[in-house]
Formats: sequence, C-alpha cells, structure tokens
Amino acid sequence: MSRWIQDGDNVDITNERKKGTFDTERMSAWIHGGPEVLKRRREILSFVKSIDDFKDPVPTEFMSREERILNNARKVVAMTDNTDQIDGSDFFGEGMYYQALTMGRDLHAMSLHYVMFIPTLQGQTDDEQLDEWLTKAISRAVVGTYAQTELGHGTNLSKLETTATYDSATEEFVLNSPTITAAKWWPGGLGKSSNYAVVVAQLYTKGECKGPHPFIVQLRDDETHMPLKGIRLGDIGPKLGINGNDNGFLLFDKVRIPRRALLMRYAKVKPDGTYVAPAHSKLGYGTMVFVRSIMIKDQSTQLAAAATIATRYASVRRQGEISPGKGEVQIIDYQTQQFRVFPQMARAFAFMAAATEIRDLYMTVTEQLTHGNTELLAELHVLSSGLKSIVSWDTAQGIEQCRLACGGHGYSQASGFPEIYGYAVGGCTYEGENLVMLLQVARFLMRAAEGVRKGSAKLADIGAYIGKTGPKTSRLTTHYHYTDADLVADLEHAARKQVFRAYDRLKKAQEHLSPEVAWNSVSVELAKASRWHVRVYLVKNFLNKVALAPQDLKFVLTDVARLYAYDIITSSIGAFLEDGYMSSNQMNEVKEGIYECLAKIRPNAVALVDSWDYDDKELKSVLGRRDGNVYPALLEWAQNSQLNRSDVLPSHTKYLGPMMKDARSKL
Ligand SMILES: Cc1cc2nc3c(=O)[nH]c(=O)nc-3n(C[C@H](O)[C@H](O)[C@H](O)COP(=O)(O)OP(=O)(O)OC[C@H]3O[C@@H](n4cnc5c(N)ncnc54)[C@H](O)[C@@H]3O)c2cc1C
Repeated sequence: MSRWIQDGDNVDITNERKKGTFDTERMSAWIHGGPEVLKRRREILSFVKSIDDFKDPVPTEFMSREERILNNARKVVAMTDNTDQIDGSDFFGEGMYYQALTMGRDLHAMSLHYVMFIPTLQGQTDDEQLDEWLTKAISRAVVGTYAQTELGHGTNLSKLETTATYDSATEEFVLNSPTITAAKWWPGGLGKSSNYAVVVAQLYTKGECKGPHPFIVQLRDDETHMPLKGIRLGDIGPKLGINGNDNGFLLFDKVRIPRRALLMRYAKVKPDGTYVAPAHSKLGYGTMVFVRSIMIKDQSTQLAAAATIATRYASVRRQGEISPGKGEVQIIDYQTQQFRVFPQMARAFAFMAAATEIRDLYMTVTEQLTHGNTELLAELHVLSSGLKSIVSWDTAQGIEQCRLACGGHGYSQASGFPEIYGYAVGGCTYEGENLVMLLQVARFLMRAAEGVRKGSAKLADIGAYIGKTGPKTSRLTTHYHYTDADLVADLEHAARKQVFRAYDRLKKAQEHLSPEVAWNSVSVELAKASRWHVRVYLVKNFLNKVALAPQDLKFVLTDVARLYAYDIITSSIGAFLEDGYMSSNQMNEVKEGIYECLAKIRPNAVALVDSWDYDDKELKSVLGRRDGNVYPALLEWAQNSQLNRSDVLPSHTKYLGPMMKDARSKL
C-alpha cells in the first residue's frame, strides 16, 4: 500500500493511490539516486519540521515585502546556524533540498552569498586571497553578493560601464560609475542585506582598458551597516517573484580599493600597474557553469511541483459529466486535462534525468580544472547553456499550463502557482538570457556543421548526430513497433536538417554580409537549431536512463518517456512532414501513441507525482496537498487575509458607504 495514504484523506485521492501499479517508494529512490538518498531526505525533512525557527507565522503569501524580508532573514540565520546537520556543499542534493524546505520559493539575504559570492571567491582568488576571504565568507562574518549587471548592460559584458582604474602611486583601484546606466542593477541581496560584493568592472591600467574583471569590495560599515563613503545603494523595488529578496542598485563615486581587491587567480595587476593576462580565456567560466548546472535541477523541481499540484487537484476536483446521468467525474478523466498536465509531468522527469547528467559532468570538469585540464569545459559550457535555456523556458510554459488546468483556484495564491511561476521564470533571464544562450549553442553547432561539410568533423558525443547519415524516411510503422532507436533517428533527422538549414543560410548570407550581420540575419534559424539540438539530447538521455531502470518501474517510465518524445514530435509536425521524411499516416501514428500514453499514465498519475516525494512543507500548495482535502483548507487559508480582520473596511466607511447612502436618499 502507498505510504502516501492516511486516514481522513479525500476518498478520490486515496482511490487514485490504490490504482497505482508500481511501488512509489522504489520510484522515489530511482528518481533521487537510491534508498540512502531518500532516507537522508526524510531525515532532513523531520529535522526541519522539528525547528520552530523554520516555521512561518502566517502563510508567506499574506506577508508584506518588509515582513517577508524579516521572516527570511530570521530563517536563513537559523538555516545556516544548523548546517552541521546537512552536507551544505552538496548543492545539487542535500543543500538544495534543505534550502527549499526552510526558505520556500523565495530568495533571501544570503542566496547570492552561497550561489555566487563564495563560488566566485573559490574560483577566482589566488591562494593568499582565498585564505583571507573564504573563512570570512563561510563563517558568515561578511555577507556578499555578485554585482555584474548594470542598468544599461546585462548580456553585453564588454560594454559594462563601471570602471576600476589603477593608481600605481597608491597601489589602489578607483571604482567609479561614470553614468546613470553604469549603476549596478539586479544583484540579489545588494539593496539592504549584503555588506560586500564581487563587483565586475572595466579594468584600466597604464591608460589601457583590459575588459571586465571581478573585484571584492566592501560596501557597508562593519558596525553601523551604513553605506561607505562614495557608495550609493538601495533596493530596486517589487518584482514578479522573489520579493523576499532585496535585489539592489549600486553606484560608486571614485571609491578607492586596494590593488589586491582584484581577484587574481587568472588575471593580475602588478604593483607598478603591469597587467598579466589569464593563461586561458575560458578559465573564469567556472562559477557561471556551476550556477547553470544547478539551475537544471532547480527548474525541474519547480515544474515537478506544478505537475504534482495539477495532478492531485485534478483527481479530487469533480466537474461535469462524461456520460450523462452517471455523475460528475474527476477532471483528470477528461482527455484534454490529461493532454494538458501529463506532458508537463513527463518534461519534469526528463529534466530531472538531465540534471543528474549535468551534475556528473560538472563534477568531472571541476576535478579536471584543478589539474589545469580544460578538455570538457567547452562541452559543459554548451550543454549547460542549452539546457538552462530550454529547461527554464519549458518549465515556465509548463507551470502556466498546470495553473490553467486548475481553473479559478489555480489563479489564487493558495494554489502555489503564482509563487512557483514568479520564482522559476526569472531563470529564463538570469545567468544568461535564454535566447542569447541558444545563440551561443548555435556557435558550437555551426562549427560542427562546418566540420561535417569540410569532412574534418571531430564531433563530441553530444553532436555526433550532425555528422551521421540517418534514414531517408522514418522507419515508424505503428507506435507499438516504434523502437527507441527509430524514435531517436527521427528526432536527429529533424535536428540535423535544422542545423544544416541554418548553416546553409548563414553561408549564403556571409557571401554579401559581414560575418556578424550575416549571423544576425539568420539568428531565428540558429536558435531553432539549438532548440532541436537540446531537445534531442533531452530525449536521448531520458530514454537511456529509462532503459537502465529496474523492470518493475520501466513499464510506467517508458510511457512517460514516450509521451515526452511524442509531444516534441507533434509540436513540430511541419519539421517531419515538409521534406516527406514522415507521411501524414506516420504522424497520425505518433498522435495515437500520445493518446495511448495518456490512457496508460492515467491510473498511475497520482502515484507518479507522489514519487517525487514532495512533503506539504515543500510543495506549499492548498490545491496540491497530500490529503486532497482541498476545500476546507481553502476556506481556512482565506481566513489569513488581512481584509478579514474586520467586517467593515475603511474603503466602505469612506467611499462606498456614503455613495450608496447618497443614492438611496435620492430614490
Ligand atoms: C531575478 C533576477 C535576478 C538577477 N540577479 C542578478 C545578480 O544577482 N547579479 C547580477 O549581476 N545580475 C543579476 N540579474 C541580471 C541578469 O543577469 C540580466 O538581466 C541578464 O543577464 C539579461 O541582461 P539584460 O537584463 O540586460 O537583458 P538584455 O541583455 O538587454 O536583453 C534584452 C533582450 O535583448 C536580447 N538580446 C540581447 N543581446 C542579444 C544578442 N547578442 N543577440 C540576440 N538577442 C540579444 C535578449 O535576448 C533579450 O530578449 C538578475 C536578473 C533577474 C531577472
């Protein structure tokens, strides 16, 4: 019997759990990396539940920004006071789970401290600087953020305007924001919480600009926490999400910092101002690929949460009849509902599978980099950029589909969707705007295509299909006989075709345009090629993982993986039909495959989402709660509304009341 069933649960959700045809506990272990990891998750959960400081006095949706920021600061201090219980360095696993349970879907005063400030110190300081700063940062004697983006520039780092000009007479840099658009804008925790930052500024020495470099800068006084002389900073105001965080602005007025404030692992400035360039231009990429890599796990967790809410709610919500007179059905029985929600579930599974791969690749690359080996860095860069872009985009779209699938209640903050969406969708922009990331992936693809055309291709695994010759037409007969290999061959065909379409257009454009203008003129096609490339990777990786799954889980995972792949094919029908690669009959077969997957997943839907192992504390959704008792919980949740503190509001006494009274007196 499912461990998710308890006395007093909604009957419909209990029945759904009884329908499940696999052991959710075994599936949870498969998803999270084994029974030991699952056991640790449960230990962490009971630990978090046992600490009063981790509790919110009221649901966070009812808090003002000031209350959220105060509440988050209290919790983050408690969270970091208790790190001996957790392996906090395991960002991909324990660290992320612990934080999700304690902080919810919000950033806090120390988010950037842990995700960017410390990793940048670890990656960019020389040994002496590391000694000086790392202990201070890890012990929480200082709280730092990462200030790169400016009002005027985010993507185009080469045009950042903040300057750091070296003065050899005093052996100091002078930090300055020469214009309004040079103001740092967006860094998390910069506005009010952090007292230090890694600031990215244009380095000038001996009259020459050496491009953007990172500097460690004290922003606020240790005792008073007031901004230091020459520094102007504050909060940038409310945002779509993460409003418990004080994303900030920062301007410098000729602020002097020591020469050794420049993080000098790679580039250096000697006391006399001589600049020493880094040995390898990409060695500084470490922090960036780290954040993009953990984002894949984080984003898939958000989509999985949305799919859990929508699936559980669809199993307890009854609305309308399918057979007249037979009573109202659970909305999960509508095929359209399944078509809307189950593909989101399938995506979340696929993205989680990719998150594990990227974690492993990141670990390998980090290990290699300690020996100065950059062999796999480019591959990690391409893969993490591409995945970050596709996964965050599909996650945002998927959350919205799940929200819509919950009708009116999905629009309420009780559902959790506004917070999930507000939190997740930021991922489309930070750590590299998604489209820009796709265009970076396209550079790799165009190099690969060029190699293939010139017969000199040396393609890494991830791009090997570009040099392959696949079948001329799809081998699909019926979806029952559609093998993984045939399915992958079809997707690779579409991806390869798009890569070469973009390549040929680029070559043609280059005949009469400069390389840069030519690139821009075909950039829509380039971005399309990158999307295909990443989606092929996601499908292949998911199918490979499923093929290795235990037999008792494989059958249901196969349905999920097939749904994921078929959904990609039918979302781009033209790509398969336009060159006669597939016939319309074959495409109809793929559609049949989808309907079959929906029907097969239907009895296992609740068991599948249960397997992600969300506790109500993490899910934070009245609609998605484990027990399915949504209606009493909604009524109870609404009692927290500040408007319910009195029966008659000043809005009535001052305005609406007199208006009605006046109208009545004239009748
Ligand atoms: C929630 C959140 C948190 C953030 N946290 C931080 C932080 O802690 N520290 C920090 O320094 N920054 C932070 N940022 C800023 C973030 O890194 C930038 O917003 C991001 O890099 C995009 O830059 P931009 O806003 O200047 O957009 P732009 O670069 O102006 O992009 C706007 C549009 O132009 C397009 N575009 C731009 N350049 C190109 C190109 N070369 N080719 C094709 N299209 C292009 C983009 O695709 C996009 O559609 C945060 C942002 C958000 C939303």
